[in-house]
Amino acid sequence: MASWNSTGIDEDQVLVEERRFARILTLNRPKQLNAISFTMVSRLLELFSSYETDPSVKLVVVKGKGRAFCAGGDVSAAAHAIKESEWRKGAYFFRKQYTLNYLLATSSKPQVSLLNGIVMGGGAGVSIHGRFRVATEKSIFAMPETSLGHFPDVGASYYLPRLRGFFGEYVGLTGARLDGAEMLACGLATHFVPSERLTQLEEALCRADTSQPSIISAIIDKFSRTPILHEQSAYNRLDVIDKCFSRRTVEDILAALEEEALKKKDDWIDSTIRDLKKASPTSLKISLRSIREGRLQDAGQCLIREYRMACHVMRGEVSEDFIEGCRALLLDKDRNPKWEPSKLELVTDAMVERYFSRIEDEEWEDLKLTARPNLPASATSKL
Ligand SMILES: CC(C)(COP(=O)(O)OP(=O)(O)OC[C@H]1O[C@@H](n2cnc3c(N)ncnc32)[C@H](O)[C@@H]1OP(=O)(O)O)[C@@H](O)C(=O)NCCC(=O)NCCSC(=O)/C=C/c1ccc(O)cc1
Repeated sequence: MASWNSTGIDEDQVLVEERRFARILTLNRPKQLNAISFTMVSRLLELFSSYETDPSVKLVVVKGKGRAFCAGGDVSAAAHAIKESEWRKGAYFFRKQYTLNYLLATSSKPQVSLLNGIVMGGGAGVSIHGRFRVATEKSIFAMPETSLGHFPDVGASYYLPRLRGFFGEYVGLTGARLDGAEMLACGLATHFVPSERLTQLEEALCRADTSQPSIISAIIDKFSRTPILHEQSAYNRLDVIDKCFSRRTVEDILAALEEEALKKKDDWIDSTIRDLKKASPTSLKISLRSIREGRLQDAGQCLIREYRMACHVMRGEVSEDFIEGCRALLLDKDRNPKWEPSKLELVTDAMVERYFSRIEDEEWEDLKLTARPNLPASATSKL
């Protein structure tokens, strides 16, 4: 298990290949599906910070070892820390992680992420903010936090509402899994490349002596294919998604879906309702508000808000659902979390409001992100 108070840098968790113009970073905890540890986040932050000011680095490729790109933040480490009442250590992890997300979202060096497998939670945070996201036939994307008593963070409240219509609300609230074709269709991926061509793509990228997004895009285009969106894809249900997930509250969203379900038998709607009913009611409510607020905020503002929310989640003073979610899904693995409050109607507006307020603790501070003025447009508008 990753240690929360480790300050040492274990270089093996991120492998670095130095090529003439490029750096290739490989997330290297394959047994844990490359779940992001404190060590990993610290190392990535150190590496990306140094690349930002190094003129010899033109682009950065990020990939994962084994069958996952990255299955999220190391939830088992989080669960153990919370159990020991060490929420501050969790908060410190979030500070580092969100600072990394911000650096990636505003980086002037193009990042090409090869998403050849599982991409969940924190894994999305280290890739979706980058300029190029390459999906393959093996990609599986999800933001599963509401089923864990958490909420889609790592800047998800910035990128989810920028997907077409209300698809982001659908993805963020239900934790729906998307394949590579769906990622490309909705814009989470910028390209789709068959996995067997990734090695050649990598070599071509390493020969590119440029940070010009248009040239890098053209290189990836040469290896790209147009994948087929399967008939049952959620992306073919945008009409229903927009109709239901545009509603003001989670209760209204569920009611709209249930109304649709009454009209005709529809397995997709039934499973969407089931997913929402399984999730933590508190998580659903704070997630919806977070995604809605993110529509009008930049990536930095989203991360600052998410930091407040994450600290509240870790402290558990409104609801202890995150501890319960970790217990049910990762520690005891009974997959039967007992949420408290147990129903949507028991989560009041005042309770939701608390997650968006400052933490009442003398030592606590809001996340501070260094303003990065004078960035080229290509560095700030990646979605
Ligand atoms: C669907 C998965 C991705 C694959 O399932 P599988 O193919 O049946 O594989 P396994 O579940 O057997 O996973 C292989 C190993 O990787 C481990 N693992 C697989 N994801 C993980 C993982 N995020 N962490 C820590 N071990 C893992 C998993 O526990 C297991 O370890 P072990 O039982 O020792 O063999 C499944 O592993 C899974 O649901 N993983 C969790 C996905 C997930 O919820 N991701 C996190 C989203 S939330 C997030 O990023 C926020 C994190 C957070 C961080 C800090 C905080 O303070 C607060 C929050």
